Amino acid sequence: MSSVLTLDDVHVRYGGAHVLQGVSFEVPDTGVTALLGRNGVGKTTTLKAVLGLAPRTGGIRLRDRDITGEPVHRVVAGGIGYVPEDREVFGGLTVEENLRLVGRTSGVDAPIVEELFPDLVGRRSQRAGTLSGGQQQMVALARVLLRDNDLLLVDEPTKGLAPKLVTEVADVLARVARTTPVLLVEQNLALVRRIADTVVVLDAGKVVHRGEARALVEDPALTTELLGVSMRREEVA
Ligand SMILES: Nc1ncnc2c1ncn2[C@@H]1O[C@H](COP(=O)(O)OP(=O)(O)OP(=O)(O)O)[C@@H](O)[C@H]1O
Repeated sequence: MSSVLTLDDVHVRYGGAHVLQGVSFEVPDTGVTALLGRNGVGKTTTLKAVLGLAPRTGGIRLRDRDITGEPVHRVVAGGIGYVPEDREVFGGLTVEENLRLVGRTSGVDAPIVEELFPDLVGRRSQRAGTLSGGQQQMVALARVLLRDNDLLLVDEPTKGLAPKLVTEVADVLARVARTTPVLLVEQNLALVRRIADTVVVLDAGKVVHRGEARALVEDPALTTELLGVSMRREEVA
């Protein structure tokens, strides 16, 4: 299987802190790849290194293009969509205005918004700051999906969401991943099991495990060893 993204011995240093210490892995060009690990191991920093938002060395390739030295605007224009952890919708703007910020003429009327986010269509004039956390997450996802992307980087999209909304976000990501590969930072192992194909686990700035998502998530001893948690028995069924 070919790869959409390749990281080869990537390092990030913030002053004296050596946060990524030679991270290497590949993201297949189909499906969801979940980037896992305990708090503070470098997951968000890995996404930021790919985007050029963190000072990085090593090799980063988007398909055949070396993007290691590229500034963030060129990386994004070159085909990487990013949904950051804190969602970053503009609270004072309406749903429609948030979607039009990507510079396209279409907003909530775009077919992809109507198909994946029907709830947003009826809320086009509502200020984004008054939406629920899950609805704001949908706006953040929709905004990125209005562009053509070769790869999506999505950072903890279900953080703080109620279980029903976690399921809705998971369904949207699974549908998106049918056409665009997704590199997903996620702590919810039940969700990882449901939508991820491949997993990469970081610990202390290094890759400590790569493999099939189900094989990891359904192995309580391994998830406890690598992540410090395991799925509850009823979630595995
Ligand atoms: N701008 C920065 N300057 C200094 N240190 C930083 C900076 N950004 C991140 N770090 C440190 O790098 C380490 C990795 O942070 P990162 O946010 O990548 O972790 P994470 O795996 O995404 O954690 P979490 O699951 O808690 O979100 C942490 O120790 C963090 O304090």
